Amino acid sequence: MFKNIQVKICGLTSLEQAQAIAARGVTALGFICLDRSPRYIDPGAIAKILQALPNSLLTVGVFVNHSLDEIYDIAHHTGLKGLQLHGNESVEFCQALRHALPEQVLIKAIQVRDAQALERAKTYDQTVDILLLDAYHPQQWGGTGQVLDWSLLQTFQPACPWWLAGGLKPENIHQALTMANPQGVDVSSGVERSPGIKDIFLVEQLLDTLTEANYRLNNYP
Ligand SMILES: O=C(O)c1ccccc1NCC(=O)[C@H](O)[C@H](O)COP(=O)(O)O
Repeated sequence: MFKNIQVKICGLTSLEQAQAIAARGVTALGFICLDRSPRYIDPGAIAKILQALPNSLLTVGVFVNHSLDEIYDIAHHTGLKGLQLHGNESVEFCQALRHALPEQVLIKAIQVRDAQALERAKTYDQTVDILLLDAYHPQQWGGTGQVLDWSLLQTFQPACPWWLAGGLKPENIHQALTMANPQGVDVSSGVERSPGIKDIFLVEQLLDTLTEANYRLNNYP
């Protein structure tokens, strides 16, 4: 019996790697729009990559406390289909963004430090399309390779779909999915040679592990 899973590989910086990973049937690719990140890619480069990718792919821009105007301009310039808010954005901010860009898939990331963070996550579940649970790190917003406490997630059932992130890699993805039951997973540093440079072999290993565990990759939605 197959189980469906959506897979996002995040932190792409080159067309060649984006095309190679898209060809493996992943659901989504993420592009970091925070210029302090080692995985930053500028909007012009994102736009060029997006033109060469299949239409079925969900292309996601990752933002951290950007203003609504900045996100709006980048979304229009690039053609990104999804917007991931990875900072302290409020529910009200998400509502305003939803109103300004109704066509885009809205993802809110929450850094999970304890069970309270899961309650906070649920306050967004009527407003966004996907909740993304990531590991907490005191200095960094994301792409940290830190794992969160999966045992907290066994009963997590928000009103919208949710994806698991945080230190996922070929060696631990199966165990993570036996402890938590997300609709999708989001992976960055666990399939990287260095920040922003993916290791296609590790991406394949990750996807093979999922296939061997009877997961079938799905497009969004
Ligand atoms: O990846 C970054 O550099 C980054 C910087 C600032 C905000 C978010 C960032 N990444 C967001 C992602 O969606 C990552 O895939 C997610 O944090 C998981 O990363 P990892 O633990 O390395 O798999």
